[in-house]
Amino acid sequence: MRFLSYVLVSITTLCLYNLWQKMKYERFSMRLTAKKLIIMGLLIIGLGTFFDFDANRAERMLDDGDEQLGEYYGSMRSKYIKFMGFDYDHVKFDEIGKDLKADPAPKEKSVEQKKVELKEDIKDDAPREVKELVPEEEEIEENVKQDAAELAAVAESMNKEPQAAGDRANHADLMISAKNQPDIPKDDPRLPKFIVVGVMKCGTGATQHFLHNHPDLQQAKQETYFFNNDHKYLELGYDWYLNLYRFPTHDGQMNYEKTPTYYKSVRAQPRIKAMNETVKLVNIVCDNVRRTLSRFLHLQHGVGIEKFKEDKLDGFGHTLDEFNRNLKITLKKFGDFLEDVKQNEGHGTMEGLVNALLVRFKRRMRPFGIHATKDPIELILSDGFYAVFHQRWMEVFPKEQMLVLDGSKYLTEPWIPLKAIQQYIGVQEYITKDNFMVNPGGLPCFIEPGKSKEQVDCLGSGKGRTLDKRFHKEVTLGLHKLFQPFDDYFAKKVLGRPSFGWDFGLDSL
Ligand SMILES: Nc1ncnc2c1ncn2[C@@H]1O[C@H](COP(=O)(O)OS(=O)(=O)O)[C@@H](OP(=O)(O)O)[C@H]1O
Repeated sequence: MRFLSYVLVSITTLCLYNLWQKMKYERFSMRLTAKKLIIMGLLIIGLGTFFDFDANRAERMLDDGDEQLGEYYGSMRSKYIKFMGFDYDHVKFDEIGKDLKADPAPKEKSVEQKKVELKEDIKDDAPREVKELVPEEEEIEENVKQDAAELAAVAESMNKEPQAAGDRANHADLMISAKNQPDIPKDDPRLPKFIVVGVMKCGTGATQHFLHNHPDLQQAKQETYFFNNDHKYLELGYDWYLNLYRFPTHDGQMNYEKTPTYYKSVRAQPRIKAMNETVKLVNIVCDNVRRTLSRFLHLQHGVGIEKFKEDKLDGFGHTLDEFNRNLKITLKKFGDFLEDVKQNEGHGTMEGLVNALLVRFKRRMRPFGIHATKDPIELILSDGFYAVFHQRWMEVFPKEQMLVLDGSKYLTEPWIPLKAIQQYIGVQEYITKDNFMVNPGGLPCFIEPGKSKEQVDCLGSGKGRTLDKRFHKEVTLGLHKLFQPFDDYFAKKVLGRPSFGWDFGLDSL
């Protein structure tokens, strides 16, 4: 196939050359002269360089059709961006946010005023189910507990500053191996065969909701937060964990779970590996700008229905307008901070920055640790540095063991990521395009086989909050500027793709 790709490009080039000859001299000859060969060679190199021609990509395009064409479009887009002078290795992070105009500081509001504004902000939201709000609360609680334990260990090791980056990088592994491990009932048929490890707000719920219809798959009764929680893992142990699963009902049926915060855990990886060395992992990433908005709306809604305390929104803003204002301030500070890390810890390159952030992630230092990062918005933003977290997983698992998917596709063509998952985990492709109904402007819903389009199964009304909301123009641009170098780096370096082409909010500017 690779050879075929080269032959195709050569033939096209030859035809173009002959056409040009015909137009110029009104004559046509297929004879291969030395001059023709040289010009053809130059054309191939020129076109190849300009279009970033890659035989593997052409091969995949031929194999996979639409999706790869989309990818190729992404490559052209990133060529254009580079041509216009945007190159992630030369991104000056401290420039991010500099062009955002500062708003006058808002006057301090009373709690009553905040409540009125909050009600106004979410007045169009339909009532939400409470179930989906539990994870966020649990996660934060867990992080606080875990950070306390981890900080104690880090403090101890800080007395002896690690000499090399490698020492620091291994710090978290050492901490994990020093702890007692629970007994693992390796033969229990309830153990999961694959795990969806993240990312929060990227469509993990949609994945589970749709896979639920697959006869050969059986999901855990809830998001477990088992491998990233010391109390659950070390004290409640596998008895507790396995109780969250049913026994498979037939041969070949697989159990699985999804916990959308595993991807940003520093200790889940060796624990999962200890359970099953060949377990398959799925990570669903998505447009970081939409993800940031989704995280805020989730919190805001929780406060709106009094599930979370009012002060949970203090660091973010009580309304979307306030969140926009605070984001502007954070973007400026965060850009300066990242540039500083890039220059002082990352040798001034993007690769160096990602490596430096990995070290910081393992040590729960800003911008990752709840205690080390004073600005909660920064915490939400840094959750989107997928390349950093991915590197941690790749230290423990080979790359074939993790499937990374673009969750943005769930909004329009959910069958594409679902097909990839079914293929990857090795079950029959039972869920296909025919199972979906996509409402224009709405979210795709599932049509069960044999049922009519009137009986579609949609996700709860707690999903889809970002459909009709956007950040202010400047904030949208500032966020894209922050994330694009990270996203492109991840796409290119880790997935061998030119870019994801994420553009949430840019179409309406
Ligand atoms: N088909 C379909 N149905 C429902 N929701 C869909 C679908 N496809 C994508 N999405 C988007 O998924 C976003 C929520 O992601 P998660 O399920 O990962 O969130 S969570 O972390 O489990 O809370 C959720 O984000 P919000 O828009 O903020 O609600 C949805 O936009």
